[in-house]
Amino acid sequence: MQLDRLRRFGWKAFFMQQLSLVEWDNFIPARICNIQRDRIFVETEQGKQLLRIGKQDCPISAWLAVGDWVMAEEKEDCLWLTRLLDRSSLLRRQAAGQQTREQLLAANVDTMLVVTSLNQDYNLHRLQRYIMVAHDAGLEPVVVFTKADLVENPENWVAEVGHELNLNAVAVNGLDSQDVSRQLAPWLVPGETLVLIGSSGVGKSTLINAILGQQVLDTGGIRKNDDKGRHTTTGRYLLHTETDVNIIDTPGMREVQLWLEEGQLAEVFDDILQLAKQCYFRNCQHGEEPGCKIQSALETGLLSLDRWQHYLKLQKEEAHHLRQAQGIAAQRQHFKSFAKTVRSHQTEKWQLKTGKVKPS
Ligand SMILES: Nc1nc2c(ncn2[C@@H]2O[C@H](COP(=O)(O)OP(=O)(O)OP(=O)(O)O)[C@@H](O)[C@H]2O)c(=O)[nH]1
Ligand SMILES: [Zn+2]
Repeated sequence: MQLDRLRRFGWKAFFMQQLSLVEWDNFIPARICNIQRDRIFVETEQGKQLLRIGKQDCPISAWLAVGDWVMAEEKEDCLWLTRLLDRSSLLRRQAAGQQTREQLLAANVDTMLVVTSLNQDYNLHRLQRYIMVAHDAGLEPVVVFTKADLVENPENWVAEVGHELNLNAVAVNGLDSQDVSRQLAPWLVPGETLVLIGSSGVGKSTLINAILGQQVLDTGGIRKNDDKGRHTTTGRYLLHTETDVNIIDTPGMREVQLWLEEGQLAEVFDDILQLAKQCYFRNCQHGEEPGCKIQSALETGLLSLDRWQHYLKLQKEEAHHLRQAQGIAAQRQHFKSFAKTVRSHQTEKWQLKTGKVKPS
């Protein structure tokens, strides 16, 4: 069997080594390139085909991702999934607040471009968190500064990231396709697969268009007509360039910042949340109020001032992004549910202490 086409789509020895001779003789390898609500498309040596998976009792996104390699059987003019191959990397999203809901975003990715713009978006702490996501997924992160044309000395930022985070970084003008190709050349390798993450508006779509060498994605929040077979950003796609680079673009990647911060703030600062729950007043602002456990922890050194300030900063950022991405209504809901958790905890404490039932 020839695999020239599939190699360009990312087929590697790592996948080949998982096959038995029987599998190799009877089934064909295929890479998932597009997942729609209930339809899966794959790239095979022959071209793009529909993949059937049989009836499943859980959502596709819970067990298959764009980028996955599968083995499939040709039966009755259709392709049927026979086996999912082990992944070399996997990006997943843990839906906040629910124990088991996990959404797979992208599989078998080689490089993650962490995109941040040089005019307003740059923030070292946030960058660090994106890099955590990359490492979690088993990916090599590369920091890409966009909008280099709008600042005086883009190389200063590149140097800072190199120095502070010990990572590869480049600064590009995303509107200049040649500049993008030149600067990203080390990672735009035929057969490799990339994903891009970064806040809304930093220029991810612009960058993808520049890499593809054509306007495939809508940019600047402007929806173009879809009549020329353009991808809209609602689908989950593996895009393939003329130079055989693969880019996975999914809406989940676009929300990555949100789920990252929602989940991680609570996780990373659990000690602070636990302290805050014990404050005497339920609406304690952790300032001058009597019975504030945060203040007393700061006094005794149980909580360092540095850590507290870092938390406040991230919390402010989180609120900012929530506001931006979800609108004020969703933000209110978020704080309401946090306040409710604290309140119910305090009510319980009060009831335990007084033996009375508090009117709600
Ligand atoms: N001057 C300049 N403008 C840029 C650059 N990159 C992107 N832009 C502009 O920034 C705006 C946002 O770019 P997008 O590519 O839509 O940003 P995005 O990250 O895809 O945003 P979402 O789709 O919301 O995630 C657009 O108006 C782009 O033209 C750049 O390098 N230089
Ligand atoms: Zn307090």
